[in-house]
Amino acid sequence: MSWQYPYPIMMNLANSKCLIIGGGRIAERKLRSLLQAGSIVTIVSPDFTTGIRELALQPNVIVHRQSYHPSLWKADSERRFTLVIAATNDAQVNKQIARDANSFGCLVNIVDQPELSSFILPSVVRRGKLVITVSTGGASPSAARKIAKELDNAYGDEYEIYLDFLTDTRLLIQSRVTDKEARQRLFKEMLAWDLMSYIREGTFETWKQQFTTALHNTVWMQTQEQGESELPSWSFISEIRQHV
Ligand SMILES: C[C@@]1(CC(=O)O)C2=NC(=C\c3[nH]c(c(CCC(=O)O)c3CC(=O)O)Cc3[nH]c(c(CC(=O)O)c3CCC(=O)O)/C=C3\N/C(=C\2)[C@@H](CCC(=O)O)[C@]3(C)CC(=O)O)/[C@H]1CCC(=O)O
Ligand SMILES: NC(=O)c1ccc[n+]([C@@H]2O[C@H](COP(=O)([O-])OP(=O)(O)OC[C@H]3O[C@@H](n4cnc5c(N)ncnc54)[C@H](O)[C@@H]3O)[C@@H](O)[C@H]2O)c1
Repeated sequence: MSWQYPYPIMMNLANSKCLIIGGGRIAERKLRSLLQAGSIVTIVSPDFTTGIRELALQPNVIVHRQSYHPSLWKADSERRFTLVIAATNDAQVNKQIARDANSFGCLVNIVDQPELSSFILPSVVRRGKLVITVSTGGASPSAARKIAKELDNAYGDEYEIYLDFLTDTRLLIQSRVTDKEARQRLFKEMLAWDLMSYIREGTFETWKQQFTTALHNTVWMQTQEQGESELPSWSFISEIRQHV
């Protein structure tokens, strides 16, 4: 498989079944990220790191203390793994897992052979709903990590607050403004406000309270059907005082 033009996706793994083979440091890293995503993970290895053993106390981790064997798939015929990760230190075993996973129609990540993988993992920076991922398509995982670290420094916690505000306001507008074009214009115009400096200055909460009151007082928020009387707009925004 060529990694010339990978297709980036964001996946919902909540309650989905995933499989990791291997019990070392790399398996532990992948286990942590799958659990964070809410998946139910089966992990198979003759031995495990202390970290994996601790994580295995959770009900959403199923442990098989054994070497990989293809019968694993037969015993689990009911179970379709959404994602499979081969993280053993045995290149031949990892290769066989790639073959078997493909034959069962599962997406597979082989930690030492990106060319056999149907997906690879990027380096990740999270700020609440904001997720920034960096991949080099396997060319240099450390470079991906270094660039992600730079982004980690550049995008602070204020982005979490900012994104939460944008989501709440967007949902509110979606529920009240029926005209699609008007909605999209409102969403686009919101991005021009310099909320990031209010968040950094500590004046955002006051601004938000005044914004919410002013928003609810507009005629267009109070009427379900927008007539020609008042077109939805942010005309009130310049009147909000940022400081108490
Ligand atoms: C981003 C991250 C995500 C994660 O793992 O979750 C990730 N590797 C990370 C770290 C890391 N990996 C390696 C080192 C040691 C230094 C070095 O060698 O550079 C370090 C540093 C460390 O561990 O600190 C070595 C390494 N990695 C791979 C091979 C095999 C090969 O290249 O053939 C070897 C050689 C092994 C050997 O020589 O034995 C393969 C892959 N590693 C990938 C992802 C995928 C490509 C990502 C991309 O390029 O976009 C891919 C293809 C498959 C996959 O794993 O999905 C995570 C950073 C997490 C973070 O942000 O903290
Ligand atoms: N993708 C990455 O980010 C990355 C980073 C560094 C290294 N690697 C590669 O990942 C591999 C794993 O690295 P590690 O540091 O976790 O190694 P490790 O030696 O700490 O762990 C390997 C684990 O695989 C298990 N294992 C071996 N054979 C098995 C089998 N037949 N069935 C089930 N489990 C088996 C071992 O018992 C052990 O728990 C290395 O070979 C290395 O090449 C990948």
